[in-house]
Amino acid sequence: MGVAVWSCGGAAVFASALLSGRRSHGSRLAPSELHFATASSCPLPFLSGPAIPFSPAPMPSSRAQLRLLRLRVQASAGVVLQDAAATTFCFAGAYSLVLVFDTLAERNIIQKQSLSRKAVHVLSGLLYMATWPFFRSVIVLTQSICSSSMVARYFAAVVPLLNCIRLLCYGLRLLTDEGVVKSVAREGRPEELLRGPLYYVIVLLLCTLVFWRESPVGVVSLTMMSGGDGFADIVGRRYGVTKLPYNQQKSWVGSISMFVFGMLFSVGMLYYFSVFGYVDFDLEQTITRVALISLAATVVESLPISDVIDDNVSVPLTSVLTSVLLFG
Ligand SMILES: Nc1ccn([C@@H]2O[C@H](COP(=O)(O)OP(=O)(O)OP(=O)(O)O)[C@@H](O)[C@H]2O)c(=O)n1
Ligand SMILES: C/C(=C\CO)CCC[C@H](C)CCC[C@H](C)CCCC(C)C
Repeated sequence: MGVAVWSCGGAAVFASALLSGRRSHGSRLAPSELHFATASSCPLPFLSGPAIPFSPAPMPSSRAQLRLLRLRVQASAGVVLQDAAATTFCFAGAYSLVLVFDTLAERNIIQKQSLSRKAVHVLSGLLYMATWPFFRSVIVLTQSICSSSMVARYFAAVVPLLNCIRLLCYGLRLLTDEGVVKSVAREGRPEELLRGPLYYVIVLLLCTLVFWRESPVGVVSLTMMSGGDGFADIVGRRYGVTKLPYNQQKSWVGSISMFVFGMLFSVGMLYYFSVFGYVDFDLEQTITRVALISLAATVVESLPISDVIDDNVSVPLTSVLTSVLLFG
């Protein structure tokens, strides 16, 4: 591995030419990706890990080396710009999604307010994860230490973070936007944004930062919350005549839909990420594990505890716990 080193504000920063290396989770690196290494980074981005043994390589001396270094820095600027563009695109997507469903409900193309809200619930999480491969920046700690993609997740996390701030502003009535309130709140009151919808974006934010795309744990948990729980509501409200014996608010058909759609979307999402090389995908093993996670999330969602703990918290929490046990 050729590593060029220079100093930046006291921190040693490496520009590495790992143009054909492998990521820590087995994926091939795209040729255009440039990898940085820092002596103080660690795989969990929000934790500053213990001091890592660090011995700086010699400064590049020849003109050829300097030229190579300059090219690498330019390439890295390109990747960072691409991530900034992906963040902008994703935020615009989130804004448009809410706008589109507000307009559809307003024009009576979607008759029920609850359907428009649940469509936003299902699509926000699934589409958000679908954009993750657009984010490219990677930091690689030197080969002898460890490697992990770290920068891309921060760019991606900006989108739920901004939506979090947006919901707080509307929920606390610092700003007003009837469209958002109507598409996202259950009864059309701004304060409602501070519950289910806010928990939802906080869960998106945390799973992005903690698990990101290399871990099936985050992918499956977010899919259960958005796709699984969303379909329980959409199908259950419409066809849920026979209620569960222990919860008259929920129906058999709603819970079965959550199990089936949660599973289908999760397997599909894991397959999607495996195509990019972020996760390993073995169909039989994945189906078995995801079925168990989906079952656990469905059982918890069906319990009469929604007044105590919001579904947008209980469903991802159950999914994270079972996924950690099953996926390790
Ligand atoms: N297992 C389930 C889950 C939901 N439902 C149907 O979906 C409706 C809404 O359920 P839920 O999502 O729990 O409540 P919301 O008011 O939509 O709360 P939130 O959007 O905050 O999750 C229920 O009344 C019920 O008709 C169902 O039949 N079976
Ligand atoms: C109605 C909701 C939850 C209630 O159970 C979901 C609220 C969704 C937020 C208002 C919008 C969240 C947007 C995502 C962070 C990003 C989506 C990006 C994508 C490209 C559309």
